[in-house]
Amino acid sequence: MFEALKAKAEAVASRRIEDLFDDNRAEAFSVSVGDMLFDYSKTNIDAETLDMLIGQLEAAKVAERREAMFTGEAINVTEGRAVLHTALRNLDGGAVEVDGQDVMPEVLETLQRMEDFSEAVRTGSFAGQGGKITDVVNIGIGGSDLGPAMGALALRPYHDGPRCHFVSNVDPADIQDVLQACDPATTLVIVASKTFTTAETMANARTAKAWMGETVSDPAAQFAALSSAVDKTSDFGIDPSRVFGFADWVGGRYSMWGPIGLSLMIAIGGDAFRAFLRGGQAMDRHFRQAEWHENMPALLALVGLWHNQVLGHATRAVLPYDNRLARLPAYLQQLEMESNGKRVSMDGKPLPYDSGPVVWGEPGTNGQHAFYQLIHQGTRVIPCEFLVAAQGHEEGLEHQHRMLVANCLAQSEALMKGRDMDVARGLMEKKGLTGDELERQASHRVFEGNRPSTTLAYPKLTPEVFGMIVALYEHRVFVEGAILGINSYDQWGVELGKELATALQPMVDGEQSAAGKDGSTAQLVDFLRKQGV
Ligand SMILES: O=P(O)(O)OC[C@H]1O[C@H](O)[C@H](O)[C@@H](O)[C@@H]1O
Repeated sequence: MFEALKAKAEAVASRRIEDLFDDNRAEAFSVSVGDMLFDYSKTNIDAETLDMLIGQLEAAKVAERREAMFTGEAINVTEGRAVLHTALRNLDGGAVEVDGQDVMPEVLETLQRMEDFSEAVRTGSFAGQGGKITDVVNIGIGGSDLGPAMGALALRPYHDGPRCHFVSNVDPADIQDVLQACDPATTLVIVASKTFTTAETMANARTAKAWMGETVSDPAAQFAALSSAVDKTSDFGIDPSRVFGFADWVGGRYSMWGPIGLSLMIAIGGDAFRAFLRGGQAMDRHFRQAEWHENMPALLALVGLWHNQVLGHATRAVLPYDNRLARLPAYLQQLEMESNGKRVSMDGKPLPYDSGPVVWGEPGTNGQHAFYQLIHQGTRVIPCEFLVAAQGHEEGLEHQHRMLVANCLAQSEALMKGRDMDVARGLMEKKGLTGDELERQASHRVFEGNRPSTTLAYPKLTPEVFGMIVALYEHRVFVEGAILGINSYDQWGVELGKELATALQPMVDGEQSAAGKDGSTAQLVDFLRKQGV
């Protein structure tokens, strides 16, 4: 399906990205939404390639699929569900129907309940048995953790509520380290789980309840629950007034806009949370209305397809020059890899091209002093996606922020331009080297360059901008998945490990022999048993 694009890629493989620049390129290969700018001019995409990529959107009928998503059709075909996280931020956008019923009244009512509860916690009218809530512990994993945890860090300058902690791992080290810093009498525990059956979350929730029960007479009174399986929350003893439900058309990794965002709302308050939703909604409107050539999520997706499926670059690095977006790469790992890491297309046939790429990254400038070496001089090309704000939040430290910005821009420039052998030789000559030694030393200092990157630039990481960024990536995943013809909204690939973990448990517990397992697994069980597991 990408044959014509692959032929085009081959035809232009040897040209230099920097040579594509004329007076117009930067502007022509950039797109804005509000004050946000996405610049993809430092890629080897030209006008013809862009038209061919846009042709893929048309061939895959992405516009129709987009409408099907926004209007509540059951596009998650393997689970028979609509995909409507956009309804959670549809603050003033009118009715959204699922099976002929407008879901907005319930969405807005739940949002109001969240705001009332969050305000009660923040002001102290809802208190712990030892006084005003000082600490909130969100227990959840995957989509019930990564979004609010990323958001609480991203929006720390807006954090004026109680301290927020996130426990996800079943490794007891995680919950132990969090709880030992909290006072049970003034802690609110939020159990966040769409299904309310996830083994890790349930184990941590029970541990937290026991911990609280040691000092507090009614531990369940300091618990809240966020779930689609509201019936299961009462078995855990959580009063319905502190249960915030959501529909099954909100995918776990798309759920931070609704009840799963409660810990973030308690941290930053209802108004800032609404601003975050407004940012998401602004991106939704843009995605739904803008022409493909001006459509930021579509273009971000097309750049991704060009690099991954067409050019074969198997990974992409997400590099926020914005330290508070430190959890964005981890968040995107779930969003992108759980959504588009599929082996078959919608009709169950093996994919004839690669599925979504490996996503990874770290904030700049830290990464520069670690793995950028490989990005600049390694043998594989890693397309890089930079993010940078014009302003930070730290008054009096603007000079440091400007250093951050200069570093970000320097990296994409260095990746594109590189440094050739002549320049490297000149550098070595200045050091007084000659002959073979000069040649040898110079070759280590060559950067091939011609490495692609994009930059997303925005004024400041406000709640609204943060909402725009998250929604931008969500829609990118949708577009990439639609072109690949896969279901981005299921996650069957996580099931097998869960089943095997359940089967292995009695062997690890020593209640059952591991003899029937493969040799390696049996050996590891035996080794760990002997070492006292
Ligand atoms: O929210 P929960 O139902 O507890 O699910 C938590 C996570 O675990 C699952 O295994 C899925 O792979 C994720 O998509 C989900 O976000």
